[in-house]
Amino acid sequence: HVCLQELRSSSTSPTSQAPSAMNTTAQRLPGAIIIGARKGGTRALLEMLNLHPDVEVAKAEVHYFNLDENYHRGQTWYRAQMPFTSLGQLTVEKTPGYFTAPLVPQRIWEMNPEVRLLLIVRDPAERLVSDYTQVLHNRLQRHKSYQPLEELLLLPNGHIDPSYKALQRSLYHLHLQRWLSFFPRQQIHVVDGEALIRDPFPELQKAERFLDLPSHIEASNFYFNSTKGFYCLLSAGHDKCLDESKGRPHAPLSRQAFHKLCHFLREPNQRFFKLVGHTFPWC
Ligand SMILES: Nc1ncnc2c1ncn2[C@@H]1O[C@H](COP(=O)(O)OS(=O)(=O)O)[C@@H](OP(=O)(O)O)[C@H]1O
Repeated sequence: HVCLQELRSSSTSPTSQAPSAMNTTAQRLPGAIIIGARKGGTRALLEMLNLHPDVEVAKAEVHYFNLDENYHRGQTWYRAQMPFTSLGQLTVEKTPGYFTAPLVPQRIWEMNPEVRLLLIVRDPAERLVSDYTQVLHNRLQRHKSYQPLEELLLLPNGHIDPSYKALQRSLYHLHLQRWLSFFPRQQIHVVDGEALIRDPFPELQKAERFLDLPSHIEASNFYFNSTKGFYCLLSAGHDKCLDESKGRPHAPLSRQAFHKLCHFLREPNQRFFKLVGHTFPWC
C-alpha cells in the first residue's frame, strides 16, 4: 500500500494562479470538514476525495473542536495539523466525533461560517452495531472486560435502553438539528454511506460538485477488491484499500433485538429524512 499523496497525478493543478504563487505551499485552515457520522464511512470518503488533485487532507483525525484540551490550544495549533497546500487547493479534515459533540457546530461556525460540511450516514442500526464492534475490539486489545451488545442495548425489561451511548449517536436528527441552528441546510452535504460502499463513483461526483471542484475523479479510480469485499482506490497504477479496521465482521446481535432496534429507530429516522429532505432505505 502506498500513501495516496504519492499516488495522485499532479498533472491537473489550478491554472488561474501565477506559477510562483502556485508553488507557495502553506498550512491552511480547512475549507471543508467531514463531521461524521462515526462508522459512517468517513475514512473512505476522505481518502476518495484525496484522489482529487485540488484536495489535500489531514491524514489523522484532528479532534480539535470536540476535545477541549485541543480546542484550548487555539487555531494556530489547529492549522499546524493541516497538510501543506498550494493556493487554490482545498484542505479537508475528518473527525467523526464532531457530529455528535454539542459545542462543535458553534465552534466551527465561529472559525468560518462559510466552511462546507460533509456528513456521511449509513443505516443507524448497522452503524450502532459497527460502533459497538469497534469499542469491543478496542477493549479486547487492551485485555479489558466487555458486555455483550444485547446487554447494553436492552433494559432488563426487554425494551431498548435509550440512554445507550451508541444508540444516542445513531439519533441523527437530534445532532443534525444542532448543526442546522448554525448552518444553512445547503452548506451540509449528506453522503449516503451505503451508496458509497456499493458504488463510490457517483457519490464522489456529487461531493465534487458540492465542493465546487472541477470534475476530476473517474470511475477508473475505483475497483472492487473481492478479497477485501470493498472498493479500493486506484491512481497512477497504484492501489490502496482501507485498513483492516474498516469492514470488520460485526459483533452478533439476535434477530429479535435487531428488530426492536429498527422499530425504535423508525421515528427518529423519519425526523432525519424530513430535515435532509430525502429518505434512505433503512431498516
Ligand atoms: N471502500 C471501503 N473500504 C472499507 N470500508 C468502507 C469502504 N467504504 C465504506 N466503508 C465503511 O466504512 C466504515 C467505517 O467508517 P468510518 O471510517 O467512518 O469509521 S470511524 O468512525 O472513522 O472509525 C466501515 O464500517 P464497518 O463495515 O462496520 O467496519 C465500512 O463499512
